[in-house]
Amino acid sequence: MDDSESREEDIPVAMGDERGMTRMLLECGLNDKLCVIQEKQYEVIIVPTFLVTIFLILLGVILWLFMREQRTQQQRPGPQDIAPVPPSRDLSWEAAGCGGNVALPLKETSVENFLGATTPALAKLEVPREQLSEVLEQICNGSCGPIFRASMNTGDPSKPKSVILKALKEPAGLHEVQDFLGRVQFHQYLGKHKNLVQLEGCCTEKLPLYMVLEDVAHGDLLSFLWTCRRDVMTMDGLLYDLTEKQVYHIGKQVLLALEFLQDKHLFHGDVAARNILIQSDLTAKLCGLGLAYEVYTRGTISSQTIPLKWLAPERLLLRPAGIKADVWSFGILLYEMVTLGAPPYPEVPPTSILQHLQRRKIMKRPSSCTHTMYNIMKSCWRWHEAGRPSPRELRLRLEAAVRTADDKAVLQVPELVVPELYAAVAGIRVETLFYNYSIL
Ligand SMILES: Nc1ncnc2c1ncn2[C@@H]1O[C@H](COP(=O)(O)OP(=O)(O)OP(=O)(O)O)[C@@H](O)[C@H]1O
Repeated sequence: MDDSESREEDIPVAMGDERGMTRMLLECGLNDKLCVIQEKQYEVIIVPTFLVTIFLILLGVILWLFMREQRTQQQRPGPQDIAPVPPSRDLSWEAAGCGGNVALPLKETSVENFLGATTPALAKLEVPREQLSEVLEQICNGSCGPIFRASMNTGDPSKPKSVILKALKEPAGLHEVQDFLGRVQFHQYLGKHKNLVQLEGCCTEKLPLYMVLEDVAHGDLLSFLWTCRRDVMTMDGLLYDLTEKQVYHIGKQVLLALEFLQDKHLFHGDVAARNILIQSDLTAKLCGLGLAYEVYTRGTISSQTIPLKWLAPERLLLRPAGIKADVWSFGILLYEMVTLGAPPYPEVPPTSILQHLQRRKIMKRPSSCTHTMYNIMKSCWRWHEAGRPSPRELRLRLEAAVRTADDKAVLQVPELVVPELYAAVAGIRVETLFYNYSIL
């Protein structure tokens, strides 16, 4: 091997065109080991330094992009802050590019701007405020704010119409306003069903905001059941007598409402006598659709503020729930009706209900309940959802049972209800209880 070969082998970089290197090599002897070391140092130090520098620059750029994105998200209302508004049938809403959601541009963050931007979507529902002539009474405080009974002009002065106004409590922030409008549009999305409380319109062009609902004048079923215990025969055309047949009749209507929700991939989440309104002909209407709205917007129920004794095991265990959880609660509703509004599991403290059910214990048959009805209740209280009937299957069972049901014997419970006591045993906040009962 000659010198030139060995030099090419030992010092391959010598062929490179870097001027500093060439000069260095020219100053070196062929056998100068120090030059080889210096050359290798060049290879070992400069190239990695170059690569590390590139890497650091890239890292810096990525970090900068990441922080910029974070900052933008903090300025923008987060997904949980935006009331997802149901897909509207109003094409102009979709054409506005909202895709069923109220997506605010960054600058439009004030309530006024927001209302201005969203009113067109709700214009079809808008009720002129002058038409709402007189607030007759405050019924209660609902989850969003006070609920009033008011009189609405129909155009014919001799025929004012009584309506329910659900107001958004004030002061309200952007989040509450978005949520309230979402609820209004949810009602609109649901459409009409004779066993759901009907939306008549809304006042949403400025604060205060109102949802206008049909007035189901006789109020909630629980108050009705309690009144049936009293020596009251009839009031405003409503007969305060309940037979087994009527229990099935009311139950069937609730199931029709649940079937309607199920068809829309929803469930109610709080089926109970307190959330059913009745008319004088015993038409039942499901109200309290706040949780169904949550199911609609989030796919699930996040808040667990529902009285525990009405909840299915999967709800108590905070597992995903669906319409079969409503079926469980429907069983409790049957119990409520047949006992004229007794609190469920009277011997079990509300906080012990899960342990009670985990021991596979269910309520005993009330003395006023037929075996047929108790069998239906028991089918609702099967631990596993799959074992419970669907609302439709239940309705068919009720329709079969009603044919042989007693239409004569009036259900009777001699003890009157003390609302405070009831609230404690049922695990309900007394202030959420009942306005129609106490005024009698
Ligand atoms: N359309 C109506 N007709 C008569 N009374 C009503 C009507 N809507 C509500 N109420 C009365 O107001 C009470 C509370 O109603 P509801 O549960 O719908 O309100 P909420 O607290 O706003 O519930 P949610 O947030 O679940 O919609 C009912 O129990 C009933 O007494």
